[in-house]
Amino acid sequence: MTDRQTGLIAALDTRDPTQAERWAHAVTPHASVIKLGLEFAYAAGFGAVARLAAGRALFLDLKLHDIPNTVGAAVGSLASLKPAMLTIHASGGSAMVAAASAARNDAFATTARPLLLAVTVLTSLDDAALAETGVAGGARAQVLRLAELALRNGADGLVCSARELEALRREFGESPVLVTPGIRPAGAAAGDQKRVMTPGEARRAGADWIVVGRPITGADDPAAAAAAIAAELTS
Ligand SMILES: O=C(O)c1cc(=O)[nH]c(=O)n1[C@@H]1O[C@H](COP(=O)(O)O)[C@@H](O)[C@H]1O
Repeated sequence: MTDRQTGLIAALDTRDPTQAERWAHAVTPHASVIKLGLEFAYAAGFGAVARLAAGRALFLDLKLHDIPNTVGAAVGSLASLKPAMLTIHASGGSAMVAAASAARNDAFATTARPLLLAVTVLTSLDDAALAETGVAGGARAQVLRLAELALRNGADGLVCSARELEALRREFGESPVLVTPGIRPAGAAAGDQKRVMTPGEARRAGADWIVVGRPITGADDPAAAAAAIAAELTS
């Protein structure tokens, strides 16, 4: 049991800026951060990202994964969007994470630096799917391996499933920011997510933030769904 405060990030996965704005309004004040990712940015463009982010805390989830020079330059290109959080893939390797971290430090004022979050093993992968990619030994071991790599090279935190939280806290302590998607309230459909936990379980296991998309955006009443999840984080 932990007395940590766990916040809610709402993943607004849509191509439609009007829909995203409606959801962003509905999840306020239950979710203190909105997440915009590949679907929204590719379809609606970065101007729409900037408009939606105005006056809100933005988790810009582009999961950068390329050679170090390209990723570093891309991080610099995102500075005008003033995100609160940015994602890269830890599996891009030490030099890539270090380039992202250096670019983040260069491109953003000290007071406006986004948290650099390294995605470890996607929550849609189970051990068998991971083995297909050539990674033997299971998701937990790989998450711990990539966590060490990412934190050593300047990441502030990690994206992982809630199932790895206790092992990560044991290994790396309280300071890394741990962000967990793959969250499903009891009874909700898992969909493509494989390593799932409920909001309450994630909080008790040590999450700083949970990321929730479809259980909110697919609900008949997204505001009520967000309120119920936020309540589970404080009960
Ligand atoms: O980086 C992420 O946010 C992320 C990492 C991961 O391992 N799994 C994962 O689901 N996500 C994102 O978290 C959100 C989860 O959405 P739902 O499955 O609809 O709750 C999506 O926007 C994903 O892109």
